[in-house]
Amino acid sequence: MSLDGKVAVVTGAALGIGKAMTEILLQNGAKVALLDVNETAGKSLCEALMKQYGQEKTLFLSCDIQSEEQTKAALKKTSEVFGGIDILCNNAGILNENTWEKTVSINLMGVIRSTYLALEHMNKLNGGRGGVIVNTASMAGLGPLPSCPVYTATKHGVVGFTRAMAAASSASGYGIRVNAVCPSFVQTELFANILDKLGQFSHLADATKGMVEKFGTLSVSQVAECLLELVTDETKNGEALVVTPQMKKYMTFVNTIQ
Ligand SMILES: NC(=O)c1ccc[n+]([C@@H]2O[C@H](COP(=O)([O-])OP(=O)(O)OC[C@H]3O[C@@H](n4cnc5c(N)ncnc54)[C@H](O)[C@@H]3O)[C@@H](O)[C@H]2O)c1
Ligand SMILES: CCCCC[C@H](O)/C=C/C=C\C=C\C=C\[C@@H](O)[C@@H](O)CCCC(=O)O
Repeated sequence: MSLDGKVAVVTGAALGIGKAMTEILLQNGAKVALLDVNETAGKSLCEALMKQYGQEKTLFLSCDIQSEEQTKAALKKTSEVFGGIDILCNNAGILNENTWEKTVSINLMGVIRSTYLALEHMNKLNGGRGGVIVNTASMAGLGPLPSCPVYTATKHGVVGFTRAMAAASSASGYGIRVNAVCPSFVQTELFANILDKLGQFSHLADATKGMVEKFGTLSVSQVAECLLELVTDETKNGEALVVTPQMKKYMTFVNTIQ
């Protein structure tokens, strides 16, 4: 799939992985709506991207994906300004075991909310153009991070939601592919601040550091390249693409209920 003329929405676009996703989508010809709760960083990035790619290519919308109203309004505005939505990158997320309800609210409920609201614009059965949704899960969506059990649960939920939505879309004729990218550790603010976020599991920090040493850390650009692959390869639907500094592979899931 060529990105020329396509319209993308990136949640959590202001920093980290979302910023890199925004940049690679713009580099490849897409228009991008940047959604983020961090207005300062979002507006600053959008202004810089407008200078680099043109005013007509980017739009920043302040949006907390925990809010149905804000998310609905941001997607509506995106469609009004750019004429529709072809790509949704559900990237916004946090890690904080101290505020685990908020972690669930953003990482899982926010992904579900953004997906369902975007379907109203993307679904071919609703007059949409179809397209692709990529959810930023994590390797912690495929196996446990003992120091972050709730974060792990949210990312497992994102992987399961991705696979089920992909099957539902295919069976229903929505014309929308749904995939997940599952990075290991990535050099971002989320990763840098982790030691304050483990709550009752802070005593497991050293074990987590051991996993970081084992897996290494990715750059945000490496994750953005995976996004581009999942967006442009129209054969990919229901996939979980795992990426570490050492490898990149599509997960195979064994259906144990047989
Ligand atoms: N950094 C890692 O090691 C790593 C690894 C695998 C997956 N991930 C996932 O990647 C995604 C991006 O994380 P990151 O590392 O770039 O973090 P980050 O903190 O650098 O960036 C996250 C962005 O999301 C925004 N955001 C947070 N809550 C929001 C909300 N309620 N509504 C809208 N925007 C919101 C923040 O303002 C920020 O701009 C997350 O889903 C995270 O779980 C991160
Ligand atoms: C504490 C930093 C959290 C960053 C969150 C982010 O989502 C990154 C997660 C990165 C890696 C998660 C790895 C999880 C691995 C386990 O499921 C299991 O596969 C580990 C196996 C243990 C081993 O091989 O040593």
